[in-house]
Amino acid sequence: MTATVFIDGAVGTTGLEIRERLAGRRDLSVVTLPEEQRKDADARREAINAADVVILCLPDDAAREAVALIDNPRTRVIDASSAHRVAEGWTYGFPELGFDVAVATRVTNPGCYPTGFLALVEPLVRAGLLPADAALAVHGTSGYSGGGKGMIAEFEGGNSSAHRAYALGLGHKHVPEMTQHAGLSVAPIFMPSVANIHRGMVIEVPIHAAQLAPGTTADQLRATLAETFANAPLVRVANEDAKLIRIEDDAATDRMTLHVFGSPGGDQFRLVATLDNLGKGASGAAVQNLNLMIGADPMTGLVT
Ligand SMILES: NC(=O)C1=CN([C@@H]2O[C@H](COP(=O)(O)OP(=O)(O)OC[C@H]3O[C@@H](n4cnc5c(N)ncnc54)[C@H](OP(=O)(O)O)[C@@H]3O)[C@@H](O)[C@H]2O)C=CC1
Ligand SMILES: CC(=O)N[C@@H](CCC(=O)OP(=O)(O)O)C(=O)O
Repeated sequence: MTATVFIDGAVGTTGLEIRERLAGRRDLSVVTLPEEQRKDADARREAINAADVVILCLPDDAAREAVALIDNPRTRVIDASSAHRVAEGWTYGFPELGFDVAVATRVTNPGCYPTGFLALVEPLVRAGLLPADAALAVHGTSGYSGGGKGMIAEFEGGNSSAHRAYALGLGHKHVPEMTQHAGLSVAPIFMPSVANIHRGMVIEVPIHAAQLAPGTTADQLRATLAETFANAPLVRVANEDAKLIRIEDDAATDRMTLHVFGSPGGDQFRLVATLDNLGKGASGAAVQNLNLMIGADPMTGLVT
């Protein structure tokens, strides 16, 4: 059976990448609106309600508005925005962490930075190696496409910087989903930055041994991550022979790589994730969730 998929926001950065991944899929009928109708509420209502699955690639307010346009019980939603990431009734779209995306009607794709943070931290909390009240910090660097069309125009229009830190007021919108879905009771200090590169991400979490269950080793942390993601084709846990980690490592793919480094004395650990903000951080994750929801081969359309 052919599933009808409407991409709302199909000419934006995330929407375009989803279209590319779905091009050529014979099991789908992909619907987008023409330029003159793409922001027309009536045209959007009609397309949304005719779809089996609608993928929202919109700013938060427009995503909430799109959900309010649904007037039938059949249409299922994948929301790429941050509008519903901790909302009641929504399933967090991170199937590798046990969220049951296949049966969900409302799926909220994780934020790009939370994807790396949660992959590194949630399994350790769940395994009892990291207590729920651990006070963590997380540093992330993203390619500038992470800021959508506006930031791409800014960086490519000459108003760029090799590397800039932002969210200096410590109130970034990704903090609530990082806290809630990691099972933490203390919000992590989040330090995001943008590099002058189109795509790619490096996300780092430093941990002192004193924050972990007594005697925890790097091998134990790595083994816990490896076990969590053993059946996850998009997530790889590296055997630590890496001497350098580059923002390009998983750029232009839907993969994510997790690293665990430990100091020689075992007193400090450095957890690192690389991914693509538009891959596992957005469009790749949306296609992965779509495949689960419609019962397609889980890897179809993904870039590995
Ligand atoms: N870029 C990334 O790496 C990631 C993005 N996301 C999230 O995905 C969502 C989309 O982001 P992104 O693609 O980067 O953003 P873009 O700004 O590149 O694209 C958003 C698109 O939505 C369109 N749009 C805005 N308002 C409406 C409306 N009312 N009706 C219909 N279309 C509308 C815009 O139109 P116009 O072209 O006219 O501006 C634009 O084409 C955001 O919520 C973002 O936070 C999530 C993870 C990573
Ligand atoms: C570099 C950059 O600006 N990145 C975006 C996050 C991109 C992302 O994950 O998007 P949503 O959570 O908005 O869906 C930011 O920090 O706001």
